[in-house]
Amino acid sequence: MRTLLVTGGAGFIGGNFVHLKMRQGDERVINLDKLTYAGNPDTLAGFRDDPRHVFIEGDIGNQALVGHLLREYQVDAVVNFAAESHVDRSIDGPAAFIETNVLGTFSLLDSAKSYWNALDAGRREAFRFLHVSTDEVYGSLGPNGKFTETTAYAPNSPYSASKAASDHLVRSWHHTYGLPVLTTNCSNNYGPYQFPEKLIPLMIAKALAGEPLPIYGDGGNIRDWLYVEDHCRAIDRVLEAGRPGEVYNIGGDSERTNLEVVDTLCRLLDEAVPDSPHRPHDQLKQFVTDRPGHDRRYAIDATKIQTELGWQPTETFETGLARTLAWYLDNQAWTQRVTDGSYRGERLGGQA
Ligand SMILES: NC(=O)c1ccc[n+]([C@@H]2O[C@H](COP(=O)([O-])OP(=O)(O)OC[C@H]3O[C@@H](n4cnc5c(N)ncnc54)[C@H](O)[C@@H]3O)[C@@H](O)[C@H]2O)c1
Repeated sequence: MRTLLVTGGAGFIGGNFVHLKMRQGDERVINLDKLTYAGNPDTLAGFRDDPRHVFIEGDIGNQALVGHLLREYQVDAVVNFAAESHVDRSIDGPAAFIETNVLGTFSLLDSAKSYWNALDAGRREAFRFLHVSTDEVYGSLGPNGKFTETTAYAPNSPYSASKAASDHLVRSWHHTYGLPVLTTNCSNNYGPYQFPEKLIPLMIAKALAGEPLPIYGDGGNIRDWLYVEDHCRAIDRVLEAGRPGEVYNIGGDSERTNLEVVDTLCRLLDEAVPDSPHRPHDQLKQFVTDRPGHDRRYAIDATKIQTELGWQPTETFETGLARTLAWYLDNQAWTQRVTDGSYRGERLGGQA
């Protein structure tokens, strides 16, 4: 049985990736997560007694801990989801982004390198370090064109700059030390278990509460949306068959303006909650002052992962959004507990 060290596996995408691994059933996951505000043990509640999932509360920057975990569990691959991930928070407080995304990734790389150097030849050859990154490193597009793997980096927010820096470190650990790294740059994700500060779960929570739905600027900013399970399957595919040292862009070919996203959600909510006193939900929309430096458009050209690794998304934006809304309607207690923080203090397994 292969063993993966998954970092940030109590967060949104990492949590969904752990769910995918547990469904597949043939790998063990050592899940290292610091449990920041964005890490929620409730997401992993189904695996509390599953011997294939070991949860460790700790920081990717703790080299003693990471080195111990790599050796103790004889890890075959590292999948790095751990990050500060919210652009607005990076504008208000960039330090945590530099700490985890830049210094933390550096530290994790160095721990992985030491461990990898000590492996026997066969296991060295098979080892992988997969770094999960974002399309935001490429900056903002005009009305035409898409980001490819060779697009020059032009990050505009403290978040994207910190992710760009981490991507460069990962690249250099391959070129300089030979560490078998893979980097994925993905567009905006949506789906179950996303902290309700990001657009889609935030709008659902506010609409259900009858609160105003804040839309930045004119609502015309465009993102290329991908259902989180499709992203997780793409990461799995890159881990399996990606070529070390390569970058793979991942996207859903589903460009929508923020306004279109909110309008679609409001329509789905009107249908899903016909007796809501807040219908029609789109009356709750409220345009607010734009985010400083707000990138206008992101779009991903995913040809490389599609042709080289045979990956395709399975959800359209409409089917994925309907599934997402159904999940949030069925799991309002999850949203309530992450919002009020009442899950804090309930720990899942080891602490460090
Ligand atoms: N959400 C998106 O749309 C999106 C799109 C593309 C790429 N990404 C990237 O995917 C990764 C995961 O994003 P997400 O949306 O799941 O983020 P998230 O904020 O939901 O989760 C991040 C997780 O990392 C943990 N963490 C933070 N700092 C840590 C540290 N120092 N040590 C250990 N754990 C730590 C948190 O506790 C949390 O569980 C990030 O690297 C992000 O940049 C996200």
